[in-house]
Amino acid sequence: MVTETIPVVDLSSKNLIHGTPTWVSACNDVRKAMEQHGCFKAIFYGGGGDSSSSTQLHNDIFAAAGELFSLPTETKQRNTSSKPYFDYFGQSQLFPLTESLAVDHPTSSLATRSFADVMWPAGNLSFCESTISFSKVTAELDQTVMRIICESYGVDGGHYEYYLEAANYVLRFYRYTVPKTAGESNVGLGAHADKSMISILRQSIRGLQIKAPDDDSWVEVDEMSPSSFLVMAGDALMAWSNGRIKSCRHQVIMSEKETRYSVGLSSVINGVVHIPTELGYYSSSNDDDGEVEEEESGKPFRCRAFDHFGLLQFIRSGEAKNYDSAIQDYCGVV
Ligand SMILES: O=C(O)CCC(=O)C(=O)O
Ligand SMILES: [Fe+2]
Repeated sequence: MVTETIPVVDLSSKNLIHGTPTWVSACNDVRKAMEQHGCFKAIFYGGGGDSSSSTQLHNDIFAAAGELFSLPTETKQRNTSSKPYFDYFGQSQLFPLTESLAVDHPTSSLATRSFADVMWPAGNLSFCESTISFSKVTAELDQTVMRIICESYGVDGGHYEYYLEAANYVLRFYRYTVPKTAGESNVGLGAHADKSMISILRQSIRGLQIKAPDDDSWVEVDEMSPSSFLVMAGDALMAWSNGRIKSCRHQVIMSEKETRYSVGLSSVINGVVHIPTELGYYSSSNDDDGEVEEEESGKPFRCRAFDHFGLLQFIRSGEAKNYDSAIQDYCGVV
């Protein structure tokens, strides 16, 4: 384990106004962090928020998580969805310490209420309020990051507009218990990169580790302040950026003797992930139309536009030969 630090970018400034020098330097910092590490820690309060409101959000969301996981397993298993990976995970032989539930559209009061009504037949107003408030701040951060990324690559503004329209957010709650015996594995989640565009995480105690960019070591994400979020690039964003941004490989190792909770908001495009034409070209050998594009962007495309839920379904159904390279199998340009 190395103690290499994860970049920190302050996006909380009241001066973070589009086009100002603060904005331009945030653009540079975010892009550099995403290209080199696939992640960064964002300091962010949300519009109108401050450090006391973020402490409140932090306490409330983990209180909500505690309440959710204290429900009987049969109740939690009622968290089903027609969308792949938007449902209950638990009782896994591979990761027995781990349990997780997903709230689809967690910034919407209607959708969050319908999740809560399944868990608590009489409803649970405080759970809904905490989930919606936390998700709204996190989604605002997600959109700020995507806007910064689009601008910093100089891609057509339509890509950002499309993201605002098409991003389907899902909020996942996780609980990891402590291994019962010294011999039991302490792996909460094995090494993986998310298949989302962006995932934003908050943890109650340490446990999350990030793969160092240039070697095989892991960097521990230390305890986070209530105003900091870990922003990670998913495989879909890697494809979107034509490989400029690396998706963030991460794992969870239960090193503390205490139950760990985490909450993560991920974005999945409801429809096609369009790869900006500014970020590459299809060479004559891989272009269906036989057209040779301008080569000014210098990088042949590695993926074609793809349906994001189609990719998730491809993995869930077992069609993908290998989880890690699924995106290449699904829409890669050979
Ligand atoms: O619990 C965590 O910190 C990580 C969760 C995770 O990897 C995920 O949501 O994909
Ligand atoms: Fe993950």
